[in-house]
Amino acid sequence: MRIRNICCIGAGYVGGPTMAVIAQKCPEIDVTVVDINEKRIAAWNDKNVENIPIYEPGLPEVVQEARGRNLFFSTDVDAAIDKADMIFISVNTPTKTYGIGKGMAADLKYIELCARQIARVSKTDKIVVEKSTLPVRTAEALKNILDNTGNGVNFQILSNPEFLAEGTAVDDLMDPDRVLIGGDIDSAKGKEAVDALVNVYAHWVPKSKILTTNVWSSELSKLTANAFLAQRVSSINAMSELCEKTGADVTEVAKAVGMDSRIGSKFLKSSVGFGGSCFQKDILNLVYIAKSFGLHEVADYWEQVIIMNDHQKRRFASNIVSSLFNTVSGKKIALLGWAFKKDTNDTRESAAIYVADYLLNEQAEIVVYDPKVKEEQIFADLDNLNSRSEEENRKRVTVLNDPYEVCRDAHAIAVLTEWDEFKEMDWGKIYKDMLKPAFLFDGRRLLERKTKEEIGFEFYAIGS
Ligand SMILES: NC(=O)C1=CN([C@@H]2O[C@H](COP(=O)(O)OP(=O)(O)OC[C@H]3O[C@@H](n4cnc5c(N)ncnc54)[C@H](O)[C@@H]3O)[C@@H](O)[C@H]2O)C=CC1
Ligand SMILES: O=C(O)[C@H]1O[C@H](OP(=O)(O)OP(=O)(O)OC[C@H]2O[C@@H](n3ccc(=O)[nH]c3=O)[C@H](O)[C@@H]2O)[C@H](O)[C@@H](O)[C@@H]1O
Repeated sequence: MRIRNICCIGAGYVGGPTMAVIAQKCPEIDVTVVDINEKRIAAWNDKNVENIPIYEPGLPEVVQEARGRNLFFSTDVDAAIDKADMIFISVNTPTKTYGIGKGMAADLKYIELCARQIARVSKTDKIVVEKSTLPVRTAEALKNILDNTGNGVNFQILSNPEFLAEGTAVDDLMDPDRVLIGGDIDSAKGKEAVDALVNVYAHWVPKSKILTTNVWSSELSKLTANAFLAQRVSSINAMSELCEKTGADVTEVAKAVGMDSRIGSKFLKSSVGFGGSCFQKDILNLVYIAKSFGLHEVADYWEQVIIMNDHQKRRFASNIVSSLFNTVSGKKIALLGWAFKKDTNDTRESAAIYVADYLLNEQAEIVVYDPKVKEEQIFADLDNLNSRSEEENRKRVTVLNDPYEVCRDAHAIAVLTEWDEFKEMDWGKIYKDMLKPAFLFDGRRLLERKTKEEIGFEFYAIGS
């Protein structure tokens, strides 16, 4: 079966880049990305391709090539579903904030709404692809809704989790370590659906990297991959605290253990704590699933990854307070970076939010610079915590687009995102314009200690 029309529901960090690359690599397939968020769709359609809603290196070029040719962005969800042979569901699956499983389980209401809409609109057979990260066995619920509320057409459900990381999304999509496709490979129709999706990716991904499994393995592999990755960060962060007490240096330790080919060197960078929309949400979801099967030791094991991460963010912030003679009340603290990692404008669960909140609770005055995050986003992130009134946040936090202005007259600077430009700044000038003693807290192991100490900074880096 050849796919001619693809619809993707959800024009976010996954739907947008993934579909742009599919469209670029498969010029004979029409790809329509739909979303209920009109502002987001308008931004994807902005004449100036630099204004697309997601900042990802290399993405504007891909969008420029395919948009209007065979890549379309629209708010007409029904029309795109109707036309498609294959529908990707790429909507958000946040942690539930209410009811059973509050604070742990994935909220599947957006997924269910999509399923009901697909069932209502479809008049021809469709392949429905789970692109969102979902709890294991969600495909069963999807199938149930589609078959019981549909118009008698045949639905095949595939799981095709996405492994791209933000900031490197285009490279990850162009040259993935693997593409995972779960389907009902024991039935003829299931096999046909799997083959159809394999053929889409085979336009640019070698067949040897396209892995097919049963649906449940595919769904669970995605949660497992994120849990393992986050676990490595929490493991090295646990060591960072021990390094600070013992005179060991976490960068040296990471290098020494990472050279063991069984361990490997990636994802061993100590930091102020991992952020991003997925690690925490997916591990909490895993913990919830394990608990729901009565697997309490399994649940506790993975929950510790989150506990360690929360500890790391808190301990970084509390170290700022204790270093500044146990009070930051009324003191200006400059935060360099707000995004959860470099090369993205995404701030979801960014460690910076929690560090800022901690310092605001200690009555600090916060000034923030991030090269890609807008002021309104920073305030929205703080307001969402409900720690204080919106007026109070605006009174005590200032966002500027000049890093030197942000650091002027500050008592301390905290580096919270590893943007390359922070390495190149004129640290001598920054030091001169600060209050003394001038404290510099590196939450990313980005800056060189020796040169900063020579300038005169009281320098603290996580893990040494
Ligand atoms: N952000 C990332 O790097 C990765 C995310 N994922 C997973 O992919 C999924 C999507 O994540 P993001 O793209 O980051 O989310 P996002 O929040 O950026 O995008 C989701 C979009 O879906 C839209 N939407 C929700 N319900 C809709 C409906 N009924 N009809 C039409 N549009 C609807 C929203 O308006 C939003 O624009 C999540 O399950 C996430 O866990 C997986 C791998 C990487
Ligand atoms: O499911 C998802 O959403 C995605 O989650 C992560 O991707 P992402 O969150 O975009 O970015 P990462 O590079 O994994 O970084 C996550 C966080 O961990 C931190 N991190 C990462 C690596 C490291 O060594 N140290 C460290 O502190 C980063 O600074 C960042 O805050 C995974 O890497 C992707 O494979 C996955 O598809």
